[in-house]
Amino acid sequence: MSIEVKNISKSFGDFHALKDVSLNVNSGELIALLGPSGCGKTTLLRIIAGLESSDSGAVLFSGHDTTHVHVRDRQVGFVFQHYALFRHMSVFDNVAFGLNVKPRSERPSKAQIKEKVMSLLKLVQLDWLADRFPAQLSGGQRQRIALARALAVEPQVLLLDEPFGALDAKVRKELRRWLRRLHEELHVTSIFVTHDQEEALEVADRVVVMNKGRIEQVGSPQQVWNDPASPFVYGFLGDVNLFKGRAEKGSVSLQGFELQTDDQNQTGDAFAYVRPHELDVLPYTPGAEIGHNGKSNGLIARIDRAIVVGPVARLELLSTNASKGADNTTVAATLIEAHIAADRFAELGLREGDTVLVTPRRARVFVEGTTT
Ligand SMILES: Nc1ncnc2c1ncn2[C@@H]1O[C@H](COP(=O)(O)OP(=O)(O)OP(=O)(O)O)[C@@H](O)[C@H]1O
Repeated sequence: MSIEVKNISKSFGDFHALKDVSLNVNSGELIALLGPSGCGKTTLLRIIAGLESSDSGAVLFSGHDTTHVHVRDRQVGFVFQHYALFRHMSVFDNVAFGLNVKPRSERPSKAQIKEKVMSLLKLVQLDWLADRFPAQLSGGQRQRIALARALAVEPQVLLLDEPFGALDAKVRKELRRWLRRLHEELHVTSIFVTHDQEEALEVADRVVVMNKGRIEQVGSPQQVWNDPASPFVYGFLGDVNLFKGRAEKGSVSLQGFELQTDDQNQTGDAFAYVRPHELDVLPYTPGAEIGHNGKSNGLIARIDRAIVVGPVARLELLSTNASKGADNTTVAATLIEAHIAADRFAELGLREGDTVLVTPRRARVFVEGTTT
């Protein structure tokens, strides 16, 4: 079942929780709604489910407007972070619940229900727990049972709201891999809410990045990671260094160094985003920062802290370039984060306190709302 969200707006009193949101979800796709707390992810999910009404706009399932379709009739399965299982029912009865409460005319026979429940429990790899009660399960097992229960009624759409939010990091990681494999087997159109970027990038076919009630970008994990559409997406997906400065005729003067842009016509305040692993770090020799054009193409910095654990050396650097900010005021020493291979760090013989030259291999520059 495909889902089309058309121009949805929703306010709670004076607060605009969703502002003209449109989104298409293809049949069989797994989509992640990703964004900071309060950006409207859950509200959008609840509107798609029919648990909440929108002020304007429409939600279409396979081209049919659902505005007047009751939540019960939408064929939607839910898994929520705190969607507790029925405590007084065994695992088997919890999964069977949706089938047992169907009207008599639609209800499968006892034998069919048993077969279905056991096959779902096998699917979530917990058939050996059928006789247990929820209190006797781990948090991760409970969420897998909640998913089996949601799937029992063969939903056309599966909505998951931070389903692994309450679990510890290791269990979350296992469960998201497991969810991905399960999705590949079942291909139920699914929307997954999370504020964890790693989770979204690992699990989803496409990621919808939301901010303040709007969609900032929709794309594959690779697209949103490699080519963020806005400064917000850049900052939200992973660690990033921000350098402020001015763009003038294709040249961007940042805090102590220069970058060229493709567009010769851009002039204005500029913001350059560079990920920690996109910075080269070399021991500093005076003059090394001056490029062929006579301008500085790197930052001189001091290694304030070096955290070398495993294969990566995470360096906290303090820039010492004389620098001017976008508003022409002098900027205090900037903290820069650089990640280089631990082997390379050892090979260069670097230590805390050393002066280094930092050059961006890749930078994304935004000029006053336009990009280069
Ligand atoms: N019933 C309500 N009444 C008033 N305000 C609400 C209501 N439901 C949500 N909001 C507000 O709307 C905004 C969006 O809430 P929503 O739950 O959709 O955010 P979210 O992105 O899912 O956040 P989180 O990750 O924290 O769950 C929040 O500022 C929230 O306080």
